[in-house]
Amino acid sequence: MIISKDLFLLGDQDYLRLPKDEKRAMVRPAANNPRLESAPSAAIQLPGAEAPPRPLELVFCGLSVCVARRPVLRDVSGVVRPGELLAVMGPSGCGKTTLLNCLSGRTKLDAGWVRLNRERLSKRWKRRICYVLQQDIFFPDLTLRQTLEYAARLRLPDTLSHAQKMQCVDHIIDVLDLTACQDTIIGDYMKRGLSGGEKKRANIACELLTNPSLMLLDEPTSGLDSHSAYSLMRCLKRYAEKEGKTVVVTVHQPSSQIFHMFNKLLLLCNGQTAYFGEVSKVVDFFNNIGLTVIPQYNPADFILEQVKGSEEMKEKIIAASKDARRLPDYPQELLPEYYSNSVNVCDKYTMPKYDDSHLPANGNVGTSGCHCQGGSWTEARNGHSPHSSPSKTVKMCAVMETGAQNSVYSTIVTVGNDEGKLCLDNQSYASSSVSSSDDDMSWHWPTSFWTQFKVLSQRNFQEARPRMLSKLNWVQTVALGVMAGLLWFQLERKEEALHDIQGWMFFSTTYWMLFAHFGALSSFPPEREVINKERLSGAYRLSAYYLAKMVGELPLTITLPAVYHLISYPMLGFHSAAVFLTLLGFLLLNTVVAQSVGFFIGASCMDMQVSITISALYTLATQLFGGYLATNISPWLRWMQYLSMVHYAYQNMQIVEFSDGAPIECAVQTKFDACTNGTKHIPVQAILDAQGASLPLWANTLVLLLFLFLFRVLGYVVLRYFRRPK
Ligand SMILES: Nc1ncnc2c1ncn2[C@@H]1O[C@H](COP(=O)(O)OP(=O)(O)OP(=O)(O)O)[C@@H](O)[C@H]1O
Repeated sequence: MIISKDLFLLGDQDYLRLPKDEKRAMVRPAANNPRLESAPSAAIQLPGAEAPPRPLELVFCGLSVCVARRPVLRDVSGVVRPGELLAVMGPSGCGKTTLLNCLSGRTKLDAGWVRLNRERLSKRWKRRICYVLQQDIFFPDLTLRQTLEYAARLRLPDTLSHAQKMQCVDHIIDVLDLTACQDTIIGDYMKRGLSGGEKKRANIACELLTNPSLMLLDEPTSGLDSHSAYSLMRCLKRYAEKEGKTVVVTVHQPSSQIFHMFNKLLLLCNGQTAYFGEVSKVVDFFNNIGLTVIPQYNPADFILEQVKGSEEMKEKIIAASKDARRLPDYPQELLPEYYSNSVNVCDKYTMPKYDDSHLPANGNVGTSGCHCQGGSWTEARNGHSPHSSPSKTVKMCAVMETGAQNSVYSTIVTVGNDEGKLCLDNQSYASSSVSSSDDDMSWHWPTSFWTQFKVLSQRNFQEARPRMLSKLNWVQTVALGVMAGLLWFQLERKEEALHDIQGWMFFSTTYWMLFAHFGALSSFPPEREVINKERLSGAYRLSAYYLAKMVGELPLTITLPAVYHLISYPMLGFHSAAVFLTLLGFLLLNTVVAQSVGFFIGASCMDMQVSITISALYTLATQLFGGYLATNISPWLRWMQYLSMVHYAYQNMQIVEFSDGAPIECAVQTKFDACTNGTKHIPVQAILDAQGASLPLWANTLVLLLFLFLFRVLGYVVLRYFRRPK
């Protein structure tokens, strides 16, 4: 792994995810790698970081997308090579974001295809693409530095030490000029934090940490002043050029300076291509159709004005762009025959000056303007044993299409009698695999499950603490604890006070149920955005996040109910430490169950209004059937009590309080039959039976635990299978 002094060169993201043994096998001589040879002298070699980044060529052809039966993109094509910056421009609503969504694999195509280094876009690739969204999605309470540190700990491989990861964070902060605001919280519309431009750079910084080979940036300069926009684009330009990165940027109205930084331009108009080609040729293109750019005028402004013009003008430009596809300089990769199943290598790579000195005598791979180095060996393919499958002669060549910095690394395989055919081009000079059929199987997470769990637990705790233990929540808890204590102060153990003792128990369970349930419900939708973004970039496993969420938030979930109990219960009447602790246990269990239900509903419903309605219905029904508010429930409705989680916690609290605490004296005019036959104290079972269905303590506890387990599992299943990020 290299970190250059000018730019941020961490190891190849692809490399980071390879298994250790494959990494060791990947020692390539520098002579075979012109990029390494030309690496800036300022580059610093970090331990544990052997692999350089891998260039990616992006080709998309004939992309068409319909949304709600309306065509949003129609037959859009383009090529971006490593080291190039492609600008996607066009009026608002012309389909720029939709195009980036297609390129990142987030939007389903109705027609067309996207290839990275000749391979179709697969799940494996999708996770390797860096997509900087238009919206800045972060946890608002974390500082910029914390955000980057967690990103580094999650997305940089375990082979790097903590210190090395932090060194990368320092470097990124320095490069993107974020030092002054590194300890500022990200903030949101409620809390002031980073400025819009700083958030934009923070967004890019998070993605750059992994040193991706392909970057898609949706309006990275929007909201920035002209100087900041220029420095950001200059940074990206240098990044692309020096590191052979492939960068696609959507921009609205770039300044002339920024416009000329781009190598290529894809101009969209009504979802169709109005121009695709070199930026330097766009003025000629418009001149040729009779639209002459006024001298001293920003060409970006000029061409945008044209595609915002009359329908007739738009049609004219789109037609000219279609005609341009027949010109000889139109990229070959976009021609329909280019990617036919079998391409004759000699046709594609016929090279008068081809130097085949590295090839074996029978080498027949030539490249126009290419260098080819290769070898030939005998290999049993696809893991078949040489005994079970006849071995074949395989020849592999690394072909580098030259052209300034634009080197594309191809692996060409010729097999047996098919010599001269391009059978496979996995473009991976790092990969030792001949076959790419196991694309998705070769995916490896950057960090182990344990690292993900540990880091996510810490992040969850840190992120949720200000929210869950806010000053307002503390004030509310202490105030309620004191109020409940005063209201039910030192109640006598008599039948007359029974209803009040039960009132404290019922109030406590329902209050903390509502608190935890709605807390989980309201906090999840914004969190889901961050999680989806991170899941899409392949940062961690959902299971690690889910487990970490439960563990990380647990101390916070139970703190406030415990404080409330500590204040109010002794005021009610303290019997013994055992009763105090057992009651606390059931109060906390009930709170955690309620949180699970809230999380499940929050994860299932995309619409906040729907989730609030469902939650209100459920929590109110739970209270009504809890056993305190309604005691004469009709037999045909009594089964509803078994669905009320409060009912179980409330019942258990009564069992503990009335069995282990001092017994309740019968009143003179008692309503309990058990008291009429001379008994002085009301039996616990009689108290419970008066409230409808009752189960023993262990059964109530078991049901609560089942509730907990069931809703936690359901929440996971929903996120895993029904609410997957797209
Ligand atoms: N999910 C959707 N449902 C309905 N219409 C959609 C959806 N997504 C995109 N569109 C429509 O598709 C068109 C292209 O949208 P897109 O966001 O790609 O445009 P854009 O060029 O990025 O716009 P802007 O520059 O304003 O961000 C718009 O007319 C938009 O209304």
